[in-house]
Amino acid sequence: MAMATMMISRMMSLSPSSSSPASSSSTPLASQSLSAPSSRSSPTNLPLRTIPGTHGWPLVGPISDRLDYFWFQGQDTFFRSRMEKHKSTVFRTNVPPSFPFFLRVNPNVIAIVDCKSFAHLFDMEIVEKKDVLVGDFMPSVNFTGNSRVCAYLDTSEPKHAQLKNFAMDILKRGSKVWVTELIGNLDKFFDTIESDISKNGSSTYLSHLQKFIFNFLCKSLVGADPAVDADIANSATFTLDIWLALQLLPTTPIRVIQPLEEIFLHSYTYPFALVSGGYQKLYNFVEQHGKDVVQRGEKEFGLSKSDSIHNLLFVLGFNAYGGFSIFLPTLLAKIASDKTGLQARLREEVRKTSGSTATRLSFDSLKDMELVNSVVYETLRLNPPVALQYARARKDFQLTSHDSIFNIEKGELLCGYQPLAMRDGKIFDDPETFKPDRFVGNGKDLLSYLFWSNGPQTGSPSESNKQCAAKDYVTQSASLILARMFQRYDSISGDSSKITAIEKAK
Ligand code: HEM
Repeated sequence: MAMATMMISRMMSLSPSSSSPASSSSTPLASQSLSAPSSRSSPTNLPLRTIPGTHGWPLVGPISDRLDYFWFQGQDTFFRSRMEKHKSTVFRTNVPPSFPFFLRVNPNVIAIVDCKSFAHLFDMEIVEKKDVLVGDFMPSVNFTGNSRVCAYLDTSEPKHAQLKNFAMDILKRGSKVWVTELIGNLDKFFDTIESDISKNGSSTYLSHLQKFIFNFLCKSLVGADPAVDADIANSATFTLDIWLALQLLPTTPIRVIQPLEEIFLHSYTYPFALVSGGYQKLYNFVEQHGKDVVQRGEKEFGLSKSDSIHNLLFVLGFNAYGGFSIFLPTLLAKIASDKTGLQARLREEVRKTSGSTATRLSFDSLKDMELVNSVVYETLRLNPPVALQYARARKDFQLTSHDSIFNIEKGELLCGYQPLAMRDGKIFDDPETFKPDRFVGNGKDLLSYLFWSNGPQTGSPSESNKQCAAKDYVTQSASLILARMFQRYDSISGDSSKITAIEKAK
């Protein structure tokens, strides 16, 4: 279990820690007037530049880059060092998986690591997103019932609209119980932490957190209570951790047990058979207890029953459970380890707007919690839970960075590394620093440059784009978690795996 959890928490890579910003500039755009990012607002006076970098010799280039990426440098240094070497935020490189057992995967990409270039990845007229969720490599469709689920479909495929609308409908339907389920299950999570601390002096919370995430999402998205099936209640999070890890291992840096990782974890794909029993139990559970949602998929969105269930499971297990399992430990760690007085400021804002533990929270309560919301946005900026976004050029086009224009050819794979793009010094003042108030007041203008959801935070997910269907649910849920935390506690101490002390609200 610990192994699976570790794989998941690293599956799309956590926060970078080293220093230099994506682009340094003495005058960030943040202090100038800002307009929404657009891939087509190219000033004509920028120089046309050949994309620097190389894919190297066949086989040798990809293997050398793979070893740097997974072993010698790690993901963050891999992208930073190449950006510095080429003095460019757009460059050619290879990303794993690659030779010897991934013969049909092409590791050649054009890396993009500044905010302005990154915005091209959202322009569905110039890029396509077919089967590139995690790069040129695509996990076997056996993991999703032999069906290509929503996240792998391009917007030009008619089924994308059907499935995206289904996902947004699930959320809309779930919104009626979302806050109640979130707060109810969060309270159980906090009760467990309190009991662990009183028994053992601290609480190693990841497995408790994953239970909370799964239970609240299952009730909200599937309309089913895991408690009605003891087997699901006990084993669902373990099954999902393994299911996620098996799909993502070939692309996931771990950097704990090299060279064994290179030999055993990054050299071939693992078969679905290893998790098929557990996945089938989840399928049966959704079929039996999520009938209303599954039938909506069939009747309102023209899906087959099995497509409805496999897509529901992907949204629940991969998008939602996977995403929150990476994001929430980072958020909790940020708050629980803070020594700057941020907790006192958050507590004051929450209590001023929402009173004590007895006051019911709602999405509306968040309107007056500017600092709480800003802390959530700033955590997502510095630690985007999905670090890499890929897109393939739909046609030849010109990509504009802050200082150059590059010719991109139809079919080339663009690989956006978000942790660097979100530290772009031309957009964000003091980009490496966690500034809790960054998005307060006029700082809200910067939301059009916050890209964790595969689109600007000011954008709207729709059938015509590939932005996360739950863009607002994710940020609002995180804000509600912080609000509830400071309704219950005066202070909380810990890190991304342990809570060591809590002081109840007086
Ligand atoms: C912290 C939690 C979450 C994170 C970090 C996250 C992140 C993302 C990202 C980055 C993408 C775009 C991937 C790409 O194309 O490169 C995406 C897509 C998607 N997400 Fe989320 N997500 C989260 C939660 C959720 C939830 C709760 C749902 C529930 C409905 C959801 C549904 C989707 C769907 C359906 C797509 C595919 C959109 C499309 O194909 O047009 N996500 N998510």
